[in-house]
Amino acid sequence: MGIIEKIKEIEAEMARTQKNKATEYHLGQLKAKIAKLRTQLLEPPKGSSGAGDGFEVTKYGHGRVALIGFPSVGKSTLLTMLTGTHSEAASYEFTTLTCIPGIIHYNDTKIQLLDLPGIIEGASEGKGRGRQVIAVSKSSDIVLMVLDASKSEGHRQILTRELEAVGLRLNKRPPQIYFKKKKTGGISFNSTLPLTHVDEKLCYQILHEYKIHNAEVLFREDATVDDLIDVIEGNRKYMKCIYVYNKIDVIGIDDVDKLARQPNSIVISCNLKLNLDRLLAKMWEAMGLVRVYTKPQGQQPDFTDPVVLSADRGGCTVEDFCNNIHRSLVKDVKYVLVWGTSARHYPQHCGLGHVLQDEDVVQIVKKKEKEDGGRGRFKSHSTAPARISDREKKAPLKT
Ligand SMILES: Nc1nc2c(ncn2[C@@H]2O[C@H](COP(=O)(O)OP(=O)(O)OP(=O)(O)O)[C@@H](O)[C@H]2O)c(=O)[nH]1
Ligand SMILES: [K+]
Ligand SMILES: [Mg+2]
Repeated sequence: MGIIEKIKEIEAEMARTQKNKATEYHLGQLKAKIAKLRTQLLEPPKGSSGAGDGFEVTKYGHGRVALIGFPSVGKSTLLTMLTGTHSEAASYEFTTLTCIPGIIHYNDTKIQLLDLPGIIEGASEGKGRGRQVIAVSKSSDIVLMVLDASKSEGHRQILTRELEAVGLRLNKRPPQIYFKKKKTGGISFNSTLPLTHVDEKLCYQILHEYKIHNAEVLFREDATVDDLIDVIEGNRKYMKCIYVYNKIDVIGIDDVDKLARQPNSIVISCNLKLNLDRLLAKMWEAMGLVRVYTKPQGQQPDFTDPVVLSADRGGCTVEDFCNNIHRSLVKDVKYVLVWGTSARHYPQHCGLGHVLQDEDVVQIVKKKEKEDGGRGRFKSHSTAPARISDREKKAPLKT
């Protein structure tokens, strides 16, 4: 029996089993069995270089966004509108057969947008080009789930299920469960609060399913069995997802209003060019990029050419900023001066561990510079307002 058949069989058994206190342990075990099989399914088949075969596109820019959706929801039309790169669009399904990259220039940053073939129910099990599409979406920073506003609301759930089945977790944070495998000592199970979904016995049973007999488990929140399995599997990817409802030109205003009110959602029309600017703003915000401007001593920063950092990609500390400029820089840095929202006063002396925020201005003070004479340059505390960019041209930053 193949892996997919095994999964189907267990799913059928779960559907037959009534949910109650007595069956809770058995159901938990079945969930763990399915999770293990799904992980097996993700392992690339022998002889291939990976699940993304034929879809590899070189990463470019400061972030990557994937367009995921059913066929003919308007993914290619949207790519063409947002990036100017032409991607064939037509009224028949599966017009797009590979991965097509385009570039969005926004807020002095470059975002790589990827158009992909439509996916369908069963994609996670390899239907259509599902596995390649999913591999590409895992390599991106956020997902835009494109939906046809005139089609069934169920599409969003089906797609979410397909992405969950391959270990993607949309708009969720990792469960607050500490888990560490040990060599000896048995299983220690603890929690910092009363648990309503998982008890010691259920936890043992799940670990047993994974043949784990020595481990430390600490629940820091009232997590579920699924959360516990996610933590044990350890290969989940937590990503932001924006639900993009396209084609609102063909539905009524009441329906548009209802869709627009859902969390993490935006309604657009490619045909009427409606709301595309708001989509870009929402996308950029979700990416959490941090632009930092470098200020040479005695000069104004170049406000068109930021160093772009991200908490998810490499971090946002002063050290990350230095490494971004040059690998060898960090050993020469004595401290930095920071203006912007991360600074308590202007300029603030900060060490390598200081976490920078979007639109901060940084001046690096190197170790040997002090011997050349400090010239009391730190006395000139300027009184810059919270956001540097608002005043950038009006009042020069001192120091
Ligand atoms: N009414 C309406 N039609 C649209 C809109 N955007 C795209 N379409 C149409 O929807 C059809 C499908 O568009 P595509 O861009 O090819 O869709 P896709 O999601 O890339 O499709 P596949 O590549 O086949 O998965 C085309 O006929 C488009 O003209 C819109 O905002 N409103
Ligand atoms: K199409
Ligand atoms: Mg397409």
